[in-house]
Amino acid sequence: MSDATTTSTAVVFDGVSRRFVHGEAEVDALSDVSLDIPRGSIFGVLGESGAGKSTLLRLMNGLDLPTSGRVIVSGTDLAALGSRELRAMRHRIGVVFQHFNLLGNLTVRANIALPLRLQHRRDPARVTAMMEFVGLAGLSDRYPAQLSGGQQQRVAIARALVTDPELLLCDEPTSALDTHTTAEILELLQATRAEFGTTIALVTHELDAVKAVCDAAAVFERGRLLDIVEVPRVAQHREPRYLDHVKSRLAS
Ligand SMILES: Nc1ncnc2c1ncn2[C@@H]1O[C@H](COP(=O)(O)OP(=O)(O)OP(=O)(O)O)[C@@H](O)[C@H]1O
Repeated sequence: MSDATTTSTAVVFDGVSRRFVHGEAEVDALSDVSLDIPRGSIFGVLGESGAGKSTLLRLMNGLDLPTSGRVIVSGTDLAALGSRELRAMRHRIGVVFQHFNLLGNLTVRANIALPLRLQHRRDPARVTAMMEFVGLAGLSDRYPAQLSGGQQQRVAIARALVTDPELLLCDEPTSALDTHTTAEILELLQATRAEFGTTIALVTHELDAVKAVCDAAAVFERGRLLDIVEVPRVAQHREPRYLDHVKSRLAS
């Protein structure tokens, strides 16, 4: 394990286990997991259903606590925080879900502004900037039901970023989207890292998504970390447009 206080490590899992007990039944959702997520990386969390991916994400924003071991975010052991400190820590972490989780009775602008409102803050310029960043500048008065799935996920990403989090947790953010829209959302995650330096944890069961945008991925099976796989650099030139460009130039 690297030094938890180093600025180069965003998240450290140090011997983390999470066991759920239901009467006689016990499930080890995570078993003795140790891994580091480098700051500024896009880090994949891969595994089939039941592998423990969502449990891992919930531990990262303190929605759940390990049965044993430590989860350290930005040098802080989450289990050591009181409820007020934990709330403050959560303000530094954005979350994006598979089904967007927007509030249907609020406009796009109001959805994006919500995390600020919950912190008793108002920053209309920041909300506008986020709408522009995710490419929804013209849709501020629409309601979620009037948007496509990809547009709704853009709103969710803008909402997650509006408080300028250092860590963005994405739980299957493209699993409800078609291939083309998936590529667009993955490009937006890359743009997020490039623009704001955000560390991104991307939970997915889609190998292609990892290949497209991740620097490395932790591979899980039934709660066990099988390996951490580096994604070859060549995969970082993932834009089809770039490939098309190279191919057409070479062919002419
Ligand atoms: N609150 C809970 N109570 C009991 N068991 C749980 C709880 N949360 C998760 N589990 C169990 O822990 C294991 C890992 O679940 P988890 O949701 O983390 O997996 P996952 O990889 O995210 O799966 P999926 O891709 O289907 O969402 C599963 O066997 C699940 O049933």
